Order: sequence, then structure tokens, then C-alpha cells
Amino acid sequence: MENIIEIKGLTKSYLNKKALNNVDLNLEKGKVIGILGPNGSGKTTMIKIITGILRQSKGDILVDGKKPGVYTKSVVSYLPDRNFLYEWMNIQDGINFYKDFYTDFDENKAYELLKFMKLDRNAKISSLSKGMTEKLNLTLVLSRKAKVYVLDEPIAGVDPVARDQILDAIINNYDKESTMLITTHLVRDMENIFDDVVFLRDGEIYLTGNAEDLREEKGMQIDELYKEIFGE
Ligand SMILES: Nc1ncnc2c1ncn2[C@@H]1O[C@H](COP(=O)(O)OP(=O)(O)OP(=O)(O)O)[C@@H](O)[C@H]1O
Repeated sequence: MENIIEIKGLTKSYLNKKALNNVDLNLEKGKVIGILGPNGSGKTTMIKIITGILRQSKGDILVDGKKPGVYTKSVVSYLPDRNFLYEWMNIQDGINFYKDFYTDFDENKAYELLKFMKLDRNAKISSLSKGMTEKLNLTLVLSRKAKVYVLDEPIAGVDPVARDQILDAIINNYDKESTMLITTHLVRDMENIFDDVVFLRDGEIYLTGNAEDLREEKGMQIDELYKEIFGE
């Protein structure tokens, strides 16, 4: 299997805190991968290094064979854990903004997804609920034809109906040629879409593997395993 992301000895320190400590991890092409861990375990730090927003303190990382930079940013589509659109925009402005910014943006796909999410193109961003904002951000991120999609907490803080729509949009729009990394601590809601899972604890990889193999080996769901590891 071909690795789309290769991480070796990755460490990120903030003043007196190691957010990531000597992480080795290879992520395969064509997989949906859950990065699981409680608050403060290092998920966002890892994702920000993969997306090229943060630089590591030590170690190496390759995304599609390249160090994070201009090329890797062009092949990674990133959903941050907060809204990235301006309040003065309406939804159509958001689409135009993405179209101008990313050459791989598929406008027709965006309209299809908007319809699926039941979002009105003329609605003002400032009038959207948290769930609607999340659905819009995800629509834009999934409408790029990227090699890697990175979704940071895509269902946090949204109601169950919006949650199901978001999960359906992810499943229906996932293309087997790309890789999807999803961070979450809402494991029960998301575990069925993961091929592989990575458990992060205190900045280190605690366990990683194929989700189905782990269920069989441990005799429990990934959600139960998560609770056992993190005691939640
Ligand atoms: N800019 C920063 N300055 C100092 N410490 C930081 C900074 N960013 C993160 N940290 C610390 O690094 C650790 C890992 O944080 P990170 O945000 O990566 O975790 P996380 O797993 O994404 O958590 P959450 O689910 O809360 O977003 C935490 O202890 C956090 O307090």
C-alpha cells in the first residue's frame, strides 16, 4: 500500500509543553482515518503540521512525498475546527471565494452539496446556526478535488440531524483515490466510517490499526476501546 503521509520522530514543543512527542506514523492512500483522543492529546497540533500551518520542532513529515509547503497545500483540503468564512458574506460569496482561491474547486459539486445540506445560496453567513455553518464549511472543503481531506472535529457541537447529514455527505462524497483524516472525540457517532484509527494520548501514539481488526482483536467497538484507553 502506498503511503500518502509519512511522519517520523515528529515532536512539537510549546514553551514547556510537548504537544507531540516523537510520533512515527504512516497513513495509507485511499483510507478514511480517525485520529482519536481527548482534549489536549495533540490532534489539532498534528493536523496543523500536516496542513502546513504549524512547523514541527523536530522530526520529518512528508505529504504526497513532499515537505509541507506550497505543493502540499495545493493537494490538502482542510476543514478547521472553526468557521473560516467572513460574517458579511452570503453563501454564494463563500462559493465564489473558494472558486477564486482553489483551482481544483468543483462549483457544480458545491451546488449539489448545498442542495443536499438544504442550504440556501442567498443566506447570510451571519444568520447561520452552528450546524448550518459547519455544513457550509464542509461543503466547500469537500468540493475541492484534493488528494487529502483533513476534517478537524466536523460534528462537534451540531445537533443529531445535522450530524447525520454531515456524516452522509462525507461518506457519499469520499472518493477512493483520496485520503480522509478526521479528528474526533465523538467516536461512537463516527466509528463506522473509519478504515483505520489512531489513538493519540498525551502527544504520543498509544495504538493504531485497522478498525475492523481492532474490533475483532479486542472484542469491542472502537468507542468502547476509546473509553477503556482514556477512561471517559
Ligand atoms: N499555542 C499553544 N501554546 C501553548 N500550548 C499549546 C498551544 N497549542 C496547543 N497547546 C497545548 O498542546 C497540547 C495539545 O493541544 P492540541 O490542541 O493539539 O490538542 P487537541 O487534541 O487538538 O485538543 P482539543 O480537542 O482540545 O482541540 C495541549 O496541552 C495544549 O494545551
